[in-house]
Formats: sequence, structure tokens, C-alpha cells
Amino acid sequence: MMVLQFFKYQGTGNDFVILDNRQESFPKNNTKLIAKLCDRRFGIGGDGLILLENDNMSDFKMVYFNADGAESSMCGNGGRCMVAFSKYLGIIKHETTFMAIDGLHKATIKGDIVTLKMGDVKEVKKKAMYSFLDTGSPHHVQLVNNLNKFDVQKEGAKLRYGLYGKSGSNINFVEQLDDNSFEVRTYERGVEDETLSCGTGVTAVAIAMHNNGKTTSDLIKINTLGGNLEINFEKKDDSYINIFLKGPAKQVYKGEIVC
Ligand SMILES: N[C@@H](CCC[C@H](N)C(=O)O)C(=O)O
Repeated sequence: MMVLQFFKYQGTGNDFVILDNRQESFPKNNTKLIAKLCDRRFGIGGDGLILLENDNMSDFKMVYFNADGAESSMCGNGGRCMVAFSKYLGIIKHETTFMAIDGLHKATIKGDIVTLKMGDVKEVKKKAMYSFLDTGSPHHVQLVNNLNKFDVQKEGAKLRYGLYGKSGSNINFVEQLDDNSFEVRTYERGVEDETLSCGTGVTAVAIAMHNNGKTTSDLIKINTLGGNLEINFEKKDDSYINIFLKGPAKQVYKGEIVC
């Protein structure tokens, strides 16, 4: 049996169990344990679990696991929460560079608002009904009508397994509100459910909507079920660079769990 000290954070309702693993004591290959800690009935509950570790090139390293217990690709909201957590631990003050699975990220924090620089996007695959792009994690972006009545769980699961096979994709459904604002609901792989917000997902939506001509703005406002986020970027030839994701990230509680 072991006692783990944990922290719970949320970024626009995308919630995470966060552990300070600078001593490298957490058994990160224990998929069942991670899934149990993320379980909302038998554990702490979260869309994912994130370890903060030492990194010799930057302020810290972020290691991200989905709620199913498997390590996965970049998490934008999780990255923003890690910036708030590293400030809470006194590792950083108002700005940072940290390492994640997709490389180094710069970020700033002011109050509880975190602005995170995302990786460049080199390619947007445009199909008749949707776009597909990688913003650190893979994302399908599809416009729909009546998003508030849309069955995100059912339609998301269908596409995640049907169109993208075993490795899967996150699936974002979008409705345009005005020239530069959109409403987004996301089905996340690895959670295998709709989450209240997805940072790499809304980033993908902003870029896809610019790429398909739905907006000409380089500052996009996105409403999610868990709150509002902003994305700004530059377009250079066929790529999108200097992409920033901005929004709140907050500690919810901290505690100990026996497992
Ligand atoms: N919620 C995240 C994305 C987390 C990774 C995703 N579930 C995957 O496995 O691709 C975000 O805020 O970006």
C-alpha cells in the first residue's frame, strides 16, 4: 500500500490529477493504477493524470496520461494547468519553458490566466465534410448544426473508431457563432467520452476554421461547455506558427489517497 499526495486542477472544466514526481517515486508504467486514480467513483476522478518531473533543458517536464491509464500525446489544457501548478510549487514565477511529449513549450501566467505556446501546424488535411490536423494531438474538426442538441458521445465514438482505427483521433464538433467565434464540443480518445473542453482541440478548430475560410481573423474565441478560450496564430505559407492558447487554469483541491 502507498499514500500519494495529489493535486486536482481544471482548465475550462478539463480536469486532471496532478502529481509532483520530481523524486521519480510514482510507478508510471502501472496503467491500472493511473486509470483507478482517474476513476470518478473508485479514485480521485479526472480526464487525465499528469506528472511534473525534472528536465535538464527546461523548468520542468510534463508527462501526460489519459483517463484510461495510457500515456498519450500533448494536452493543451493539461499544459496550462501544469504552468499554474509549477507556479504554485515555486518552480516558476510568471513565465516558463517546459518540456512535453511534442517538444518545448513557452508559457506565461497572470493571475489564473495561462497563455501557452503550441507547436507549429504544418499541414491541415481538408475533406468535404471535415478537416484533420495535429496540434500536438490528432484532431478531427467537423461543422454541425444545433450543436447543443448534438449527440457528441455517439457520433464522436463512431468517427473515432470508424474513421481513425485503433490509434484513433479526438473528434471536435463545431458551430460558428459570428465571424471569429465558435462553439465547440469534443469527444476525447483515451477518455472515450465528451469532456468539458479540450485545449489542443479548440486550437485545431481555430486553425481549421481559418484554413477553410470560415473566418479571416487570426484571433479566435471559442466557447466550450467548461468555459471560454482564445487562440491566436500567424499563417506562414501553408503552415500555422506562433500559435497561442489562452484561458484559465485553477487548482481545485489537494489531498492524499491510499492505493
Ligand atoms: N484534453 C487534452 C487532450 C488530451 C489528449 C487526448 N485525449 C489524446 O489522447 O489525443 C487537451 O486539452 O488538449
